[in-house]
Amino acid sequence: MDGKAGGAAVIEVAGLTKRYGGRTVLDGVTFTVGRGEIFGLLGPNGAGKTTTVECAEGLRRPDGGTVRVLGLDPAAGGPELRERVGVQLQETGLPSSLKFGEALALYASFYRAPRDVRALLADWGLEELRGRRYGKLSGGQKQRVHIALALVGGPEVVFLDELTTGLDPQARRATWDLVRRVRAGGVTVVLVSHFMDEVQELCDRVAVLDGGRIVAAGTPGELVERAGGASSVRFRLRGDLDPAALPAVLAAVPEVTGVERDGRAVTVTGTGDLATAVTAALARADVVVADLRIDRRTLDDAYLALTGRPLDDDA
Ligand SMILES: Nc1ncnc2c1ncn2[C@@H]1O[C@H](COP(=O)(O)OP(=O)(O)OP(=O)(O)O)[C@@H](O)[C@H]1O
Repeated sequence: MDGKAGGAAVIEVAGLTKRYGGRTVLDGVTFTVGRGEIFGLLGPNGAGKTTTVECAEGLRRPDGGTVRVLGLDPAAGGPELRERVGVQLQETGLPSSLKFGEALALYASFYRAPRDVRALLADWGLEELRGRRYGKLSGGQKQRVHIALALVGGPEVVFLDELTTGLDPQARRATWDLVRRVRAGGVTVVLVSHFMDEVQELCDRVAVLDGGRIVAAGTPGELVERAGGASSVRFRLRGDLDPAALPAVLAAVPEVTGVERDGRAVTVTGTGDLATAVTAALARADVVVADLRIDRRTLDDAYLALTGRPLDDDA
């Protein structure tokens, strides 16, 4: 399943290239998004995430490659895609004096078959914000408004870009719940992010973009695994076992790739469900251990291994 969508492809991007003034910012980007997925585009500032999404939204014209959204070419600019795709508004997109209810009604008027505005407000717990001016909303409220506006046309696919930047932890979690509810409603979600926790929490599959190229794609778990070892398990040997006998105890465990000893302190490294495999093997051999610690690799580690630098290093 290496980087391939599970369900029918809703978005197919193949060999996408884009240049600005002779500088190549997308260099053969290829990925697919399956129906009903939450798909993450992850990468540092300037990696090309927004350009990729804007090509899929039809806001930018590729210089090479193909982009299909719901089987249609976004660059052709036909009205059908506009009806079926939801695009999240950026922060500056609405006049601050506009009331939210008015904005929603205005947006609904752009579509042939919009969602029922009252039902949408009720669904999203936004009724009390209806008469509130956009400029008076908090960051978290604005994000709920932006998501509601992206959904008012009843889209099949929605693009959400840097959804939780600037929000406090509670508002971020609330926004994640909203994204899950969007997907539960049958909408495919493409999420642009440079937050690992967000991607790990929300996304079924992720493409990591770096310097205009996809450097890895798969489920967050697959990326962690592929980036070299999932975890390590550390413990201290108790009882009478000679530490030198330990490698033999663990030799038959396929998940184990290394055993290091420092006196009676042991570090076992490996892949897959290492902790379960190691503790089961120790129990079978009647080896008693103490101070057991499991260090799981995260998507942060995977990203570092894939790109050679941490995600928040924008230098
Ligand atoms: N209209 C433009 N003209 C010239 N260069 C541009 C234009 N838009 C983007 N770029 C450049 O293209 C590269 C990719 O930008 P893009 O916004 O797609 O990256 P990104 O991954 O979305 O980054 P960020 O997280 O900062 O939004 C950057 O180097 C950017 O400076």
